[in-house]
Amino acid sequence: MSSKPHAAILCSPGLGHLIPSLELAKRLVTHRNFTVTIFAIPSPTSKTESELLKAAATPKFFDIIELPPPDISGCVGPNVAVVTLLAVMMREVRPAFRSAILGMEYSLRPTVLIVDLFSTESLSIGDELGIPKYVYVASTAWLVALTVYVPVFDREMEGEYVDQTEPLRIPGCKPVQPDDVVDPMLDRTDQQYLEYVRIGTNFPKSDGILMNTWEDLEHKTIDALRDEGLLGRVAKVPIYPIGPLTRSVQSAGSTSTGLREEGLFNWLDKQPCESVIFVSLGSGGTVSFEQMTEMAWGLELSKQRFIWVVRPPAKSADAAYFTSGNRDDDPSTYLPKGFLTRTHDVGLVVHLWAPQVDILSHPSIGGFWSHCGWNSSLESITNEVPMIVWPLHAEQRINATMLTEELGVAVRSKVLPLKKVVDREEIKEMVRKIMVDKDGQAIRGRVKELKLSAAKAWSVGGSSYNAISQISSGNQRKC
Ligand SMILES: O=c1ccn([C@@H]2O[C@H](COP(=O)(O)OP(=O)(O)O[C@H]3O[C@H](CO)[C@@H](O)[C@H](O)[C@H]3O)[C@@H](O)[C@H]2O)c(=O)[nH]1
Repeated sequence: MSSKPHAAILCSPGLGHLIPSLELAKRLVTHRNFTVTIFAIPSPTSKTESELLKAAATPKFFDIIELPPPDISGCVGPNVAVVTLLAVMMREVRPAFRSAILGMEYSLRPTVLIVDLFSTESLSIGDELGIPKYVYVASTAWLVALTVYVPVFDREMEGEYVDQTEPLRIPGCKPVQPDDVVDPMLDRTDQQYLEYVRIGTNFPKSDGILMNTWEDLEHKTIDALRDEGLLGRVAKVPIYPIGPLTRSVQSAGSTSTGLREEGLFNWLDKQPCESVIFVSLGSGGTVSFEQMTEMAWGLELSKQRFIWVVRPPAKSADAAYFTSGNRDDDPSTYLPKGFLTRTHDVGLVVHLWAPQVDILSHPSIGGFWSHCGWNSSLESITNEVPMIVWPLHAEQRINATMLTEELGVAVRSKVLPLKKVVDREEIKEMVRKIMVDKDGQAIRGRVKELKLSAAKAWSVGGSSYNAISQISSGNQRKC
């Protein structure tokens, strides 16, 4: 039998899930001397995901097994929500995952199982193998708190969450405003809500919850999750804040083969320190045509330098605001007439995808206008970049509230962008606020503090360093 602990990490499709799983794998290898096998289900349509997996495989830190995406066309309708899609896919992939593990030579089988938020039904495979099993939430402790508490809300609360007149109270945590609830809580009759409640019910069946945050960042929520008198009685299992787990510049660069446009970095090198705002709405986020027009005008009126990663606008206000775009889409067909020419000297428009971590770490970057997916938020903090937060979907509304109200590292629009088109004047003000105004200096100071606190968490003896050491290496197997 191999004497090394071996973690199997099961990861759902999507870059926002894949990237933090790869980072967790690296830490388990470097800090715990684990062997790691990542079981990934790459989206068939995402070239970037396959590039990322290919790059992660060299040099060989850990094994990656790609499970074929299951055919779920018979289980879901054509326009189901992303959470439903991911939950059903991870349910249907379970037999293939189980067979892949049981097909391993006994001595090489995993000694620990780690599944992501959408894969909690596979925790039972850990029981079958008789090994410790963890859930890894690649987001905040606040999201973990909301998720473990949603089954209680479900039992005790009447009506839709978005119609509540009072904030949703979670013991020991900052309450969640009805407008901020995560996407699956928007409609209690939708399948994604049922899936989400089930996920919340499954968390306490694990042996612990890993999360991409750190003690000092969210100490109140983390304390509540541990406190038997508060949320601990619902969460029931140990909590491991092991963040921030983000890509380093080197690893991000190597995954963006062919995308690291030399021209972009040559241009950035010529700009003054902290003078450029980077605008990017995550791995697939976009906005309506009307909103995109206002964004373009707002940027232009702010008179600030920018790099803007653009994707074709969503077709209607009801569209999912998530697209992988098309390589043939030409930004000049959907950006305001003349915008590209007028801003030629101060801005760069990048089509679909840019090497984000490399850009954020460049000294010329002074602000990040982001959809505040948690990976992007952490990349901004660890590179000391203040943000404009522009939540679109998933848990991004609670992230936005935390980044502005709790942490003070970001500014936001008066009304949520998906509720009302934010006009060019307000956008101009927000951009100037973080890039030029005095307020921006205070925000910059706060991000600097958080960057130091993040580094401390991962230094020897720091809270995240210690937390990852406490994850069981699981040396006992039943079968
Ligand atoms: O042009 C781009 C766009 C994105 N990225 C990278 O892609 C990742 C995107 O992750 P994230 O910012 O978390 O956004 P999503 O892909 O939208 O992530 C999903 O998963 C996250 C983690 O669970 C959640 O916080 C989000 O709300 C959810 O949408 C980051 O590492 C970015 O650096 C690039 O390198 N270049």
